[in-house]
Amino acid sequence: MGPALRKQQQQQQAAEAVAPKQAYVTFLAGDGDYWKGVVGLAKGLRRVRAAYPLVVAVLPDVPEEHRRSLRDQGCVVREVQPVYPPQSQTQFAMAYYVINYSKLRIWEFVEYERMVYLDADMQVYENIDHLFDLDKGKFHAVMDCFCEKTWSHTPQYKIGYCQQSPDRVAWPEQELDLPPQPPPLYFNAGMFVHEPSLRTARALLDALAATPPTPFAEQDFLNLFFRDAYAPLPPTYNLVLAMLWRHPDKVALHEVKVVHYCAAGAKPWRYTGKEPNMEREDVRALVAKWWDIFDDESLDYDKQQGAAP
Ligand SMILES: O=c1ccn([C@@H]2O[C@H](COP(=O)(O)OP(=O)(O)O)[C@@H](O)[C@H]2O)c(=O)[nH]1
Ligand SMILES: OC[C@H]1O[C@H](O[C@@H]2[C@@H](O)[C@H](O)[C@@H](O)[C@H](O)[C@@H]2O)[C@H](O)[C@@H](O)[C@H]1O
Ligand SMILES: [Mn+2]
Repeated sequence: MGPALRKQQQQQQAAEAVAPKQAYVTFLAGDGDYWKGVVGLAKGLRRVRAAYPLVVAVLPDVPEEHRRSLRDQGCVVREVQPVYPPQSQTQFAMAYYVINYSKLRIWEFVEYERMVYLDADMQVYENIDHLFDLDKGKFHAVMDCFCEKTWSHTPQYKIGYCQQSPDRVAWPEQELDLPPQPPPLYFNAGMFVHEPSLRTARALLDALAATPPTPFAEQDFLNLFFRDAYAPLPPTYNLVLAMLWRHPDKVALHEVKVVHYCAAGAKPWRYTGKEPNMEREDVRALVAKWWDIFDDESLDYDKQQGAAP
């Protein structure tokens, strides 16, 4: 390594030694194919010159070969123990959601002062480092959409109400079997800014032990726990794909910084285009964008000597 590069890395290490540690963080469970999402995310963050590393909270069931692939892409791999909700007969919106409660472990990463969490099925297309400067004490995340079938168990879905377009179907205040007001603003838990703290981690786990599980698992729980701190971010920071066909007036694709491939059939690494809405031109283009990054070897960690992690 040349003297200039060594000097740059020494300066970076010196800077890191004094600056509050901040990092992006994602979550990986199981021996399936979500590790591909993490690799894509790591390369996408490097492509936009993210100033902070990507930490991956992995459950014990993530195989060593997947962990190695993540380390090879410059990720900081941290094993965490699973978190389970109280036993119940609850039907989750997706059976595998039960494991998503383990996301809560990221509050224990107290060597970091602030983290931005991103699901592994997300991709960052523009630098979002400025999210680390948002005011503290708030829970910054993007509002979700209630229009997909996954919400069919809820009163808002049944009457066609969605917080994204509250005037399209007004909340019926007179209906006796409905609460007088629409539900409080509700965020999608695929992306959020958080401040790790053992005190908060303890409070989350204690509250979880007393909270019966609900269809959207840890997303419902986090909305309950942070209901007084929630501060909505624009959809450009977490484009829930369904917004494209449910609220197209709220989406300006050229402004979108982060895409969340969370609709049925939308996981890019498994994409077939055969599921409802997956044949749309804008969805195909977003999946192709994900693959351009995933396949771009110039974005591999070992080819970017000394680049930001
Ligand atoms: O088998 C799985 C399922 C989920 N996840 C992690 O849990 C997150 C939430 O699940 P998912 O994104 O599938 O939920 P969605 O946003 O589609 O509802 C994923 O992004 C991954 O980070 C995982 O690692 N393995
Ligand atoms: O475990 C519950 C999950 O709930 C959320 O996913 C849902 C939700 O966003 C719905 O609104 C959509 O309709 C649906 O497609 C989407 O999968 C989070 O994205 C994910 O990180 C995780 O918290
Ligand atoms: Mn997701």
